[in-house]
Amino acid sequence: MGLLKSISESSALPNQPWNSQLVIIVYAVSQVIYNLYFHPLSGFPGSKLAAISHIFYARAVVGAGGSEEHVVKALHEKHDVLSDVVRWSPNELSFSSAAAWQDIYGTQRSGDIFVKDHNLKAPNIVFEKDPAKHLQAKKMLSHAFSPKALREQEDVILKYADMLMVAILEQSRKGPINLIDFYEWFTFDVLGELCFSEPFGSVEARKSDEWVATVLKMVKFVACDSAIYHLSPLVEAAIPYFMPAEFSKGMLSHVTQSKAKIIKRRDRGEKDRKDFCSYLFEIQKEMKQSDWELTANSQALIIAGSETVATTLSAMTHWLCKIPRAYLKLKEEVRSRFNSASEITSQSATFPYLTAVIHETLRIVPPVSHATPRTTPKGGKTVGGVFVPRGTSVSVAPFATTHNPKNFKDPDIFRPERWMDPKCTDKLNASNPFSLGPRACMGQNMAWIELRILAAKMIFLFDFEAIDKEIDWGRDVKSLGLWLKPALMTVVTPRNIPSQQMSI
Ligand code: HEM
Repeated sequence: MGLLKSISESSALPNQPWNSQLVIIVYAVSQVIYNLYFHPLSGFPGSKLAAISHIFYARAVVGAGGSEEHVVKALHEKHDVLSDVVRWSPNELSFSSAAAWQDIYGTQRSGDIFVKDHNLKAPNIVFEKDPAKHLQAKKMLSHAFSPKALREQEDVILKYADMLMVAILEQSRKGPINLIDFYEWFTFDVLGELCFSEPFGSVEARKSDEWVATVLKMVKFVACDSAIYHLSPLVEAAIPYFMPAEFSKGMLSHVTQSKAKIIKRRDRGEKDRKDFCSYLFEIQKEMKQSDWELTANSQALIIAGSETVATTLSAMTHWLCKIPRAYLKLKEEVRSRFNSASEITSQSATFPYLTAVIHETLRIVPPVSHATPRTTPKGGKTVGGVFVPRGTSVSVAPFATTHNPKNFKDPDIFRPERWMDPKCTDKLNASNPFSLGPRACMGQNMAWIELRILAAKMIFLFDFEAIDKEIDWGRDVKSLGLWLKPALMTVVTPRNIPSQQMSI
């Protein structure tokens, strides 16, 4: 420090501009030396570039069109030492063990909580950092996911599932269809109805809603923005000034529209069935939130609840097409248990192999692809068997963890049987697609209802075959805030069964 001080004082001398350059160089070099050799995380393995700058992190998140999960997985594979942990930016550690899930995200005593660590400017229920504020909101919102609410929601899910089956039947007569679109229409329509009591109308119109398309673009923008913030908060703050006018106008119009949508819902008042907005209005009143905060909450629920389920359905279809043995076994199970598609509900579609297929899909393509970081509390904590100093950003890398051969044998192979075999030695608790502890997914029961119903109806009613046999979602799918899925062009053929059995 003394050296830096004297250099910086000397840089104030007139007519010596090279002095200020020297200060910058000495500062940068001392930072590099500090980060490599004296930083509290200097003993952790990882890339040298990650240790000295945020370039590695930013490149992982947005580089090559989005590849965080693959870059982090490769880093873990390269440094397979010290309890599956790597340093992937100067102050961030990534873990890939089952124990780390529990240590970071599991329930802790109040002083020991690992709080959420991110730089989003529009906090919502999903990203809220303050544990007390989060708990207050969660208590009110949890009524939306009670067993009674879920029973009512299932009627909505069944209605849209049946509409979707009709849409698939009609469209597939014209030729191969991209099933990803259909699954997205379904999940966003369901969420629109459950959140605003007003669907987006995509399944009916057979096309994506403009609002939905913009919201998905914004998720990608937020991922890029966060990577830039890591590199330089100053540059990130300047982004609005350099953004193309068309883009910023589009974003502004989207948020204004979103706010108008929720205000319109508020003006309609309450009806018989409470929707998510009913609870968001209570949260707004109790927590004295602005209409913008209310809007952010509604957007968060829509994104959290739709894209994730659509990804799982798409991934499941991909893997079933790719692994005929699993597809055949699932067909035999589902088709032997039902006489008609109308018998399919979340309670009737609970067969062991179907359940195992869903677990395996959530493992091989964890729908939340990116790390969800937390900060270690005062005094530091042991994570996955190693001590981590206070104030460190820590996370479990979902993809690297479920593709770690120490956790799952042949991790890149889609094998639902691993979830049914009592002798299986895989560490099944290393797959936590819904996270765990106090910030675990609030909508996981609802997600399971959607997945069971959709998977069973698809298998019961149709035969399907992917056109592109070469594509491999374990290898080719990228992510940027959410999975960037390649088209899932599929030949869908209705089964040759009596029409009363087809009846939905
Ligand atoms: C396959 C489907 C789903 C997966 C894999 C999934 C996964 C997750 C994960 C990993 C988190 C924690 C994120 C973090 O720690 O930052 C989360 C949070 C959340 N999810 Fe889901 N989710 C799914 C479906 C849903 C559905 C259908 C809803 C319903 C709207 C929903 C609502 C939420 C909410 C409200 C939170 C925030 C919980 C909190 O902070 O207390 N999710 N989800």
